[in-house]
Amino acid sequence: MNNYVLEARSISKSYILGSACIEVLSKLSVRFEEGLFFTIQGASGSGKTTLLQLLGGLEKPDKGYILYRGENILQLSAKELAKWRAETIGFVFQSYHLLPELSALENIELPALIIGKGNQKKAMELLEAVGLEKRANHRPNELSGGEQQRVAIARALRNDPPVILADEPTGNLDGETGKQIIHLLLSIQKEKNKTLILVTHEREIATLGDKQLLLSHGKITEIESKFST
Ligand SMILES: Nc1ncnc2c1ncn2[C@@H]1O[C@H](COP(=O)(O)OP(=O)(O)OP(=O)(O)O)[C@@H](O)[C@H]1O
Repeated sequence: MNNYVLEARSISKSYILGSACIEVLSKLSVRFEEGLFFTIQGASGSGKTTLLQLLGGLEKPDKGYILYRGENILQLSAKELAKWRAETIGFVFQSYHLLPELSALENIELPALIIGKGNQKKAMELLEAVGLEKRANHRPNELSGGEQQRVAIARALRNDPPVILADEPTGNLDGETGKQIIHLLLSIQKEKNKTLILVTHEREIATLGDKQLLLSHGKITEIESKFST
């Protein structure tokens, strides 16, 4: 048994645009070890978001496999896949994706309700962990961008998933707030031994990764590792 929590094996993904077929990912293979922090860089349009969506089971590749602890998730039924996703993956997006009509606390509670394990006390503990205990009843439009992203991080952690996929989580934030969000994500990742896979355009953030990956021409290469000899 290896310690890879997530793996893409020879995946390809194309999009049809009009009469053109654009191959975004081409026989790409990559493996993610448990408890490490991975950063993914790549030019705009290189397929970073597409890759995260495939790894998180939001989309399916045209070819290849996505393995979670050695099991191919593409074999799961739609219902099983939704359950797997809710229990296994925490998503953090650039634009937060909070539900505007729900309070901060209710947004955090949502993933637990989906798998029938609601417990507002736990949601409140997470709100405290991200420093927003006083904003429990505030709706997203009453919170700053950085605060909304903190709520989104708490939501991503609600079901205690082993993997967090973060797509440009600081993209809409000023430099200082962005740094705070990265440090929050990293402290949680280290403390709880999560696998964090983070897409970023910012070199300063990318260099924090235990392993730095580059997506280019449909393939992934490792450009730096803190474990290299
Ligand atoms: N649903 C879709 N339908 C058609 N084309 C798509 C779709 N999603 C992505 N693409 C195309 O696939 C390519 C990769 O997109 P993707 O969003 O994965 O890139 P990215 O590296 O995340 O880009 P950015 O850094 O600008 O966010 C782009 O050319 C995009 O236009």
